[in-house]
Amino acid sequence: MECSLSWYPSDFPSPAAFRKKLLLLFTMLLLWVYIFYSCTALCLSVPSLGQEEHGAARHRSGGAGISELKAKLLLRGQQQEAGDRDGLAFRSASRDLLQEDTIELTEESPTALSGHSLKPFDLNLSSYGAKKLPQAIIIGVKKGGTRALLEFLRVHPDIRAVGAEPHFFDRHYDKGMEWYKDLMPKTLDGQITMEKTPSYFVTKEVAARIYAMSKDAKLIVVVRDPVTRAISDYTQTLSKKPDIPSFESLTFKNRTTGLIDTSWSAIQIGIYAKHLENWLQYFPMHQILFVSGERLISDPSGELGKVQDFLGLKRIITDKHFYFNKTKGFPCLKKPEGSSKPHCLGKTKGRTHPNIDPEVVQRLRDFYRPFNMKFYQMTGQNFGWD
Ligand SMILES: Nc1ncnc2c1ncn2[C@@H]1O[C@H](COP(=O)(O)OS(=O)(=O)O)[C@@H](OP(=O)(O)O)[C@H]1O
Repeated sequence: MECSLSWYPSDFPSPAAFRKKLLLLFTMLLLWVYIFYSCTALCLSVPSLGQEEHGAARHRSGGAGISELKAKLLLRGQQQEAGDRDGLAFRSASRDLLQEDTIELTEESPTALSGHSLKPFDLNLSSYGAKKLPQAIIIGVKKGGTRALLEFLRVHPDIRAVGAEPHFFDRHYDKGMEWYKDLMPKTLDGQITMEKTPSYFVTKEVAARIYAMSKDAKLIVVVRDPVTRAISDYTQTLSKKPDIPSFESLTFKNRTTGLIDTSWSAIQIGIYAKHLENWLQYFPMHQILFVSGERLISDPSGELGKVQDFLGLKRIITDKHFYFNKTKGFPCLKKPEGSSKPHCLGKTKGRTHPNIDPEVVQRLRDFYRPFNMKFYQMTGQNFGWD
């Protein structure tokens, strides 16, 4: 009688064959998981897919919108970035004493500059799209409320902005356009790239340089009562150098004659009409938007509405995004979904100003009045400083 060496039934696969089948099954499973993840990523990177499905419902930005799904995902990414920026603001508190918003550009800190988060989720999203030169720039004015405006605008899913001030057109122009572009965050079709550097407005060469980059660039200037702006500017310098002379003594060339020292930058920056004349040699008025620094505090959503219109974006940032923080004394962003805390600007914004001799303040008001009138006339807007 023939005896079988195996105890297996004859119709059952041998252990080797069984292992082979198991391996095949496992490989197929891995393949499926890989294909599934590749497809998900691909769907997110192809603009037309989501747009065709949600054509009617999606919002548009200058004719080229992104799908709502991507907008939501990006918003989540940006909200995470806002969290990171909070961290950045905290970390930069001591640096702020020296440079406020300005981070000197070094090769070592490109991510801090572009406000990129390095979390895996963001990495996924921000690895799509391409870096572009900015289509819109907040060019001024120093202490006008430029940081508040930029942070509020970053809530919009169609805006991506550099966190710190690049100072490309006034300090780093010799580094070239590629260097500048490389600082920018990646954007998808329909998204606007932005940056803010408040010193651009008062730097003679900048208008021609921005024009050379793009004659279609949209320019935003946040203006504030030049007298309070000058005091704010002085307060900032005082916080870094407590030994500087008093505001009153710096204001005058000669206190007895009452001659104002217009060479002092704190005074000079506020002569808006003079600076604007230079910009109008390159850009038409309709390409420049003037935001009221005062209304940015009293009615942030109203002012943001105008900015979104100017940028050709849907009004997504509304009063629902703000609340007035009594302790801070300023409007702040409500806490984004999934974030634990609301977003107010850091300690260097909203400093207490020193008391200035009322006579000096009055003298400055008289000094600025004709320039303010000229500025109202040029812009067709009365900012109500007088
Ligand atoms: N929401 C909100 N929170 C805090 N601060 C606000 C806000 N909106 C406008 N401002 C005003 O912004 C002033 C600082 O202006 P900038 O951001 O342009 O300053 S800087 O040039 O970038 O240093 C800052 O000036 P100071 O009050 O003199 O510190 C603020 O008055």
